[in-house]
Amino acid sequence: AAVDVDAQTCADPETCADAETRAYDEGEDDDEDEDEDTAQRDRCAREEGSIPLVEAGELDAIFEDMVDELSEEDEVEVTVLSKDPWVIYVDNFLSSEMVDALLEEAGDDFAPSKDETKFCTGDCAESKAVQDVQDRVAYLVGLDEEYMEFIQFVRYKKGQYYKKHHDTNSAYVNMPMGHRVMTVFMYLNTIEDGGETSFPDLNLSVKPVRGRAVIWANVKSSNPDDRDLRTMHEALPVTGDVVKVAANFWLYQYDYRSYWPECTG
Ligand SMILES: O=C(O)CCC(=O)C(=O)O
Ligand SMILES: [Fe+2]
Repeated sequence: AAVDVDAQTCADPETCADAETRAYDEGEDDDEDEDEDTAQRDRCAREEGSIPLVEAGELDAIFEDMVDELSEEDEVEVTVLSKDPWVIYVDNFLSSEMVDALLEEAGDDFAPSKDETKFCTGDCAESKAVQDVQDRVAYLVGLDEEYMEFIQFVRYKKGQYYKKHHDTNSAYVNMPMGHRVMTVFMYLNTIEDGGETSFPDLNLSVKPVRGRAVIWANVKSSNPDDRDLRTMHEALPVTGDVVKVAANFWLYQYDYRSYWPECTG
C-alpha cells in the first residue's frame, strides 16, 4: 500500500534539500474512502473459517518461542529491546550467502525518485534467495507462505529517510488479510552514518548491520485486531555516501496471497 505523497515534510531542510521521503497512506478515512471500503468489503469478504495467525494472547508466546529458538542457533545473537510491545533484533538472522542472494534479487532498478521501494513478486518471489528467507520465517513464527506479503526491498541514498509511521493500516482489519501482525525488517548492508530504524515512543533505535533483522509487533497481544501504535517507527536520514539497502517482510493475520492483488489494498 505504498503511495507517493507529494506533500512530505522534512525535519531539517538543510539535510534534506535533495531528499525524498517515502510514505504510506495512513488510511485516515474520509467519507469517500468509507464508500470505497464498503464496496471493497462486499467484493472481498474474508473466507469463512479462515484461521488467524494469532488469537488474543498468542503473540507473546510466538515471540518467546522465536527468541528461544534463535538463541540456540550458532552465530545468531538475539537482543530483546522490549517485551511490551515486542521489539527484538537478531544478528546474523541472514547468513552472508542469504544477504548476497537477496541483494542480487533486489538489483539496481528501483523506481527512481520518491518511492525507492520494490516488491519482490513473480520470479523474484520464486527465487531460492526469497524461498530461503520465507522458510526461515515460516519455521520461526510457525506459519505458511500464504500469510506472508511479498518481500519489499527499500533503499535510501544520502539524505533520504522515512518519516514516522506505522506498518499496519487501520483499514486492514476489515480487509480479508487483516492486520500486518508482525514486521521482519532485514538490513542488507551496514550503515555507519545515520539510517537507524528508530521507535521514538519507545526510545529505541537499531543500527543497520548487514544480516541483522529487527522484528516487532504491530498489533496488541491482548487483541490482535487492535493496532499497537507504540511501535510507530521511522528511518533516520542516511548521512553518508553508502546507500542503505534493506527489506521489509510483513506477516498478516490471515491469508494474504490468495487475496492479492485484488483485495489487498
Ligand atoms: O528503513 C528503515 O529503517 C525502516 C523502513 C520502514 O519502516 C518501512 O519501510 O516500513
Ligand atoms: Fe515501517
